[in-house]
Amino acid sequence: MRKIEHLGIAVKDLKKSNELFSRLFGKEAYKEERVEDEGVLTSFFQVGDVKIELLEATAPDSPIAKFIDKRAEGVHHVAFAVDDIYAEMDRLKKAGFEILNDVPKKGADHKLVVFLHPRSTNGVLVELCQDDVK
Ligand SMILES: C[C@@H](C(=O)O)C(=O)SCCNC(=O)CCNC(=O)[C@H](O)C(C)(C)COP(=O)(O)OP(=O)(O)OC[C@H]1O[C@@H](n2cnc3c(N)ncnc32)[C@H](O)[C@@H]1OP(=O)(O)O
Ligand SMILES: [Co+2]
Repeated sequence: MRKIEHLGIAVKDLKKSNELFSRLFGKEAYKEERVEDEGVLTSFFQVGDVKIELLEATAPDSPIAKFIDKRAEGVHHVAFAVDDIYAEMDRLKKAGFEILNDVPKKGADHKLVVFLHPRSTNGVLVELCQDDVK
């Protein structure tokens, strides 16, 4: 794992949170992107060499909707950049972690992503992401 690629923050209202985080960082989100398969509408802020991903649910069964129902708005996941996602999946599986996806899926902002179940990572939802070169 090379570095933290982004922090995911679950929000109820992306428009309002974009305003809030724009004020916090002193700059606008550099993009918004809908990821239909995850049931999310995202926006991204660049802060140094780390990104902040805001996530609003687009469906009631979205992981973000469930998370906010059960808990509250707030930090939802930590995403780590990896060079070879298949090799990392293999390594982590052998090390006893529970990987939620058999194969990487298309994430936001040109990434291939997989998630580790928070019950195998001390309650922290971990995302791995690799640049999608296509
Ligand atoms: C666009 C992309 C990108 O960056 O490119 C994204 O980030 S998409 C980001 C959105 N997509 C995802 O999150 C996909 C991966 N996530 C999932 O598959 C799911 O959200 C799970 C992590 C498996 C949780 O699913 P679900 O809530 O249905 O399971 P569950 O109700 O059985 O919950 C199991 C336990 O996990 C906890 N739990 C749920 N979400 C959690 C989170 N984000 N961090 C820490 N714990 C979490 C619940 O509170 C519960 O704890 P207790 O057992 O203590 O009650
Ligand atoms: Co993410």
